[in-house]
Parts: sequence; structure tokens; C-alpha cells
Amino acid sequence: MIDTKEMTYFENTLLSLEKAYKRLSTKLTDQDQSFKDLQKYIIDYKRELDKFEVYDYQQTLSMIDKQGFAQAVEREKIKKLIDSPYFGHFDFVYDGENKEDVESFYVGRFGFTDDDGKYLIYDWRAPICNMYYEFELGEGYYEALDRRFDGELTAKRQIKIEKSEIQYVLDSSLTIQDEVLQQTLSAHASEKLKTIITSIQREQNKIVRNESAYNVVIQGVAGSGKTAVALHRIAYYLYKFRDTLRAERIFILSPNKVFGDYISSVLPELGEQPISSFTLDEVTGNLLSSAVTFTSFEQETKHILMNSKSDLAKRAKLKGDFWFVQKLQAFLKELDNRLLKNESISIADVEFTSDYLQGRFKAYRKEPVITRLVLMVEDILNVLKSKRNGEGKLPSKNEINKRLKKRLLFTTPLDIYRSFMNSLGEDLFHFSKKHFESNDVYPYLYVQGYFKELKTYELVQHFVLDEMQDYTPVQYAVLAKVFACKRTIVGDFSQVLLPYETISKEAIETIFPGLEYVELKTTYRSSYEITMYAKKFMRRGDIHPIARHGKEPEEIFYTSVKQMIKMIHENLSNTSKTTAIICKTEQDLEVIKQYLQVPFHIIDGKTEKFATGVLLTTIQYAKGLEFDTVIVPFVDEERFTTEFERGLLYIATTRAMHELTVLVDAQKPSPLL
Ligand SMILES: Nc1ncnc2c1ncn2[C@@H]1O[C@H](COP(=O)(O)OP(=O)(O)OP(=O)(O)O)[C@@H](O)[C@H]1O
Repeated sequence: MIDTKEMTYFENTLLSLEKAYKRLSTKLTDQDQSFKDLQKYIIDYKRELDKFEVYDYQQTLSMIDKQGFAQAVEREKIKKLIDSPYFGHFDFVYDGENKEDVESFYVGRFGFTDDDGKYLIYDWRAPICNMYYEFELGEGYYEALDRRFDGELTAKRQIKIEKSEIQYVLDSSLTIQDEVLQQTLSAHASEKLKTIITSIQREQNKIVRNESAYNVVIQGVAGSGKTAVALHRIAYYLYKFRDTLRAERIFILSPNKVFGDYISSVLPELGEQPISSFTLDEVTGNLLSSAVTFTSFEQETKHILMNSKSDLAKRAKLKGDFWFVQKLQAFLKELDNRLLKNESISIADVEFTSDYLQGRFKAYRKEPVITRLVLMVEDILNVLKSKRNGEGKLPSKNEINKRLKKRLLFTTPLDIYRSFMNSLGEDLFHFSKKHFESNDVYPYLYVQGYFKELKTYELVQHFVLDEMQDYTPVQYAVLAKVFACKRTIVGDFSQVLLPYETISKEAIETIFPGLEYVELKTTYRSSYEITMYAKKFMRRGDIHPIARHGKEPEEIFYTSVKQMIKMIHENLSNTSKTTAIICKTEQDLEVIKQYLQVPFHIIDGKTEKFATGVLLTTIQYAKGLEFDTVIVPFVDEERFTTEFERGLLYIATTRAMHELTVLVDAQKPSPLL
């Protein structure tokens, strides 16, 4: 039974929303007509109008167009609010006021005020709404306009409204846990990651609203909402800093295209502009000169996953180690002492001693080598000017620069990189026909940044990186230079895709000094049973399940590939939901693909859109995604034995929301089970 006060508020809000919708629609129709009339007028009187008049009219057209666009966006938001105006309600009494002066606040996807300017709905990101996510009944406070407002929360309710009808109102004396969360989590997998504003949990809310940290690193177990939190944090920032932050200046680095598509609708759902996401290979293509080519990071990862003992895997492992970037940094630091040869130069009859030149070269050590030379040219010219008292012709900047360059021990970043690799004493650098292996690209770019400028993404205001555990320290060292802005970095050290340690907490803290490191330990994706099963594959840390119960995961034994394929089909016939068959490698995928007799989609490097239904994929591409049901085939001794392979099983099994089947080779079962 919904109380009358709640019902009256709802009806009044709905009326106000509908009124606002009608008003905006009328305005838009009128504007549309004015636009067309003016356009027609310009065409009809083209010959009589002078160019200034045409210019003025065009300006007016563009203004009407812009206003129309803003109003159409506003109307779209109101339409969404009419469907579901708010999801939360709380009552608050400010300290020093009487209980009768209690004020009610309604929390919704967007804010809305009535004709008198009264807030009927508060945007979930408004400062006051922090209390909805943060506090239980009792004392509470919020901060706004640099002030803190204390008081008491006397009521808190969760309200579900769909298609302009109240479904239920729940008094919650606890946090926003329970019912709403349970309901949300029991839903089926969808093609896109959904917003979680109705049930953001306290520890997630803290990250979303954290404004102080320049670099935030979120380490969260599988399914803890890291990606969702990172995107809601962006939505929060776009709201809070709307005068200075622009959606097109936010950069998301995502593991692959399909993941980018999967997360693409969260921000538009929250009323913000979509944000493009890019893969590391796209960034590399932009940073590296077009005169060279490179093996993509994605291809190399695929190769290493299939051949973890290959020489290429060994080279990549070495360069993925924190030790490697430290060694490279030390090499470059030491190179500063010898890169400029110890020779004096005589320019326009003035002698510049080796000590002087070395001193200047080192004074500018924070700059790339090429910039240092430019600055030294200025110094040299100043000395020449003072010594020559303005008499005689001075050499040009270009000439002096050339003479300095001739004294460099290495004249290209490639020579420096080659020399560094030689110093390691092994055959670790494979560069032929101007082609880099992926494992050399970022070390090389690091050296390039030392020698000459690196391209930077100066316009980017906020950098978001997902799946942090898949990038190496040297990649981070370059990305830190290239994206010198606020950063939100999320991932899970237990979900490493490569068969060696890439980034560690220690390394990331060294590369991004002063970062704020937060951990999320509760998983929301998988049922209690699946989480408890997947826990045994976790390589470090702990994972807390949510109390949503479901079917026990099944380990089914097969004696032949034929039988295994039959089992897959049996599983598929039992479900109409989104089911992913997640293979370890592409070779396994190819085997299953041959025999699969139901319609299915493949998710691989070429996939641009995430689909539902039966999906066939590999662990590499299933990362970050979720499915109602997961089938993990070929779980045998050959494929899943090492600690690294344990981690792969953790990634695969934690993709499942409701059901999980692990197909085990009866003759040689994986010892990890
Ligand atoms: N507070 C919440 N309320 C409702 N659903 C939530 C909440 N937090 C997370 N979820 C849901 O949990 C699922 C996992 O979220 P998400 O993909 O962001 O997790 P993740 O930590 O990035 O996972 P992984 O590392 O395994 O890829 C999603 O379906 C998301 O909507």
C-alpha cells in the first residue's frame, strides 16, 4: 500500500513534468517553423539581400538551431523522467530546526524544477543526494558551497517507478542494499552495461564522488563494478565541473572494440554525451611515426596466450617487468653524462669548453635532448653577443645547433634504444624492415620521449584506463607522459591475461606518485554459488559474494571431444539466455566452431558490437563482459595447470551471472579443479 503523501507527490511531479514536456514541444515546433520561414525568406530574397544581411540571418539560423538542439535534449530528459521520475526519497531535518520543518528530497536520474523554481527532483549527483547513498537513518550531513550542513535523516525510501506507475515503495532503514539491489542483479545480461544509480553502494559512491585525487586507482575483484564506477565517476565529474569539463575531452582506454561498445551507453543513459573509447593499438598508431610499422598489442597477446613458452613470449615478459623500465631509466640517466661528447667547440672565435657545454646540457636535463640543444643555442648566442659587444656577424641558430648535434654520441632514439638493448647482452630486439614487435614499441617510445618530444594528448582532461593489469610498467611510463591530466585507472591484479606479472601495486604507485588507491572486494555480478566456486581460482586477495542465490556450478566430465560438443549442445538447449562458450585459445574456438549446430556469434578482435544469444569467444575477448550462462570447455591438464592458468579460469568463470558449466576432460582433468 502506497501512502497518500507519496502518491500525491508522485502525481504532482508527473503533472509538472508533463506540462514541461508540452511546453518544450510547443517551443520546438514554433522554433522549427521560424527556422523554416527564415530559411525560405533568405532563399526567396537572395538577390535583394546584401552580404551583411545574409550573414546576420545565418547567425540567427544557427542560434535557433543551437537552442533547438539544447531544448530537444532537455525534452528527451523530461521524457525519461515521465517514465521514471525518481528512485529515492529521503527526509532531512537540518540541525537547529524543529522536526516539523523536515524537508523531503527526491532523487532521480536528472534534476527537475517546477514553474516556481522548486526542486521536485534532485539529480543523483547533487551534493545533497550524497546522503542517500552514504547514510542510514540518523545523523547525516552534506557539503555544498564550501559549507557543511548537518542534520538528521528521518526517513529513507526506495521507489520503483516504471512506465509512469509506481511499482513499489520500500522503507529502508538499512543502506540501499537488499531488495532493489537483489532485483537489479537478478536481471538477465544485456547488450550494454547498465547504469547503477538506483543502487550505488557506499564504497562505490565514495569513489564516484572523490574529487580530491588526481590519480585514482581502483583495484576491484571481478564483478565489483569497477567499470560501472569509473563511468559513473565520469558522469559525476561532467555534472560537477560542467563549466570546464567537456565530454569530448575524456579519453577511455579500453581493451578492445567490443568492450568499448559494451560500455558505450552508460553515459548517454545518464544524459551525458557519449565518450569515445580507444584501444592501446590506436594510441600507438598515433604516437609512432608512420615511417615504421608495428605488431599490434592485441595480436602479440594472442600469440603469447597460444605459445606462452615461445621466444617472443620471453622477450615480451622481460620488457613487461618493472625491472626493465627501471633499468631503462637508469640507462638514460647515465647516458646524460656521455651523450654529449666531452669536447670543446670554438664558435665565432669564442671557445666553449667541454665543462661549460656539459653544464648547460645537464641543467636542462628535464627537457628532451633536442630541446636541450635548442636552449643551449640560445645560451651560446647570449655569450657570443656579450663577448663580441655587438660587433661582427654571428652564426645562425641553425648552424650552432648542427654543430652541437654533431657532438651527440647517438643521433636517433632508435640508436639509443638499440644500444640499451645491446647493453642487456641478449638477442632481445627484433627490428627489421622498419617493423617493431609490440613489446618494443613502448620502450622505444619512452626513449623517444627522452630524445625528442612525444606527441601528447594535451586536450584530454580526464583519462580513464580499464583492465589496468594488462598493461606493462613501461607502457604506463609512456602513458603517464602522454596523458598528463586527471586519471581514473581500474583493474584487477587477479585477472592478468599475460603469463607473467605486468603491473604491480608497487610499480603503479611509483609511476603515478601521490595516487589514491582504493579496493572493492564485493562482487555484484555472479550468484553466491558461482562466486564461491570461482574463488578457488583467485590467485591473490579475497572476494566477497553477494547473497543472491542461484544454481550450483557444474563440472561435467567428458571422454571425447565429440562427447564434449554434445554436452555443449545439451546446455544450450536448456537456456534461452545469453550463453558464452569461453575457450582458452583461438585454436580451441576453431574446433568448437566447426561443430556448433546452433546460430551463434563470435566475439574476437574483429567484433565491433556486443550481441546477445549464443556467443563463442576466448578469455582474451570475454574480459570485462558478462553473460547469463558460461560454459568453459576443454578444462584439461594440458590447458589449465599453472598458476597463470588458474588466473585464466578465474577470468572465465567470473563472467557468469547465473549459471556456470565447466567441461572437464575425464582422462586428464585439470589439477586446478
Ligand atoms: N551497486 C550496484 N548495483 C547494481 N549492480 C551493480 C552494482 N555494482 C556493480 N553492479 C553490476 O555488476 C556487474 C559487474 O560490474 P562491472 O562490469 O562494472 O564490474 P567490473 O569490476 O568491471 O568487473 P570485471 O573486472 O569482472 O570485468 C554489472 O552488471 C554491474 O551493473
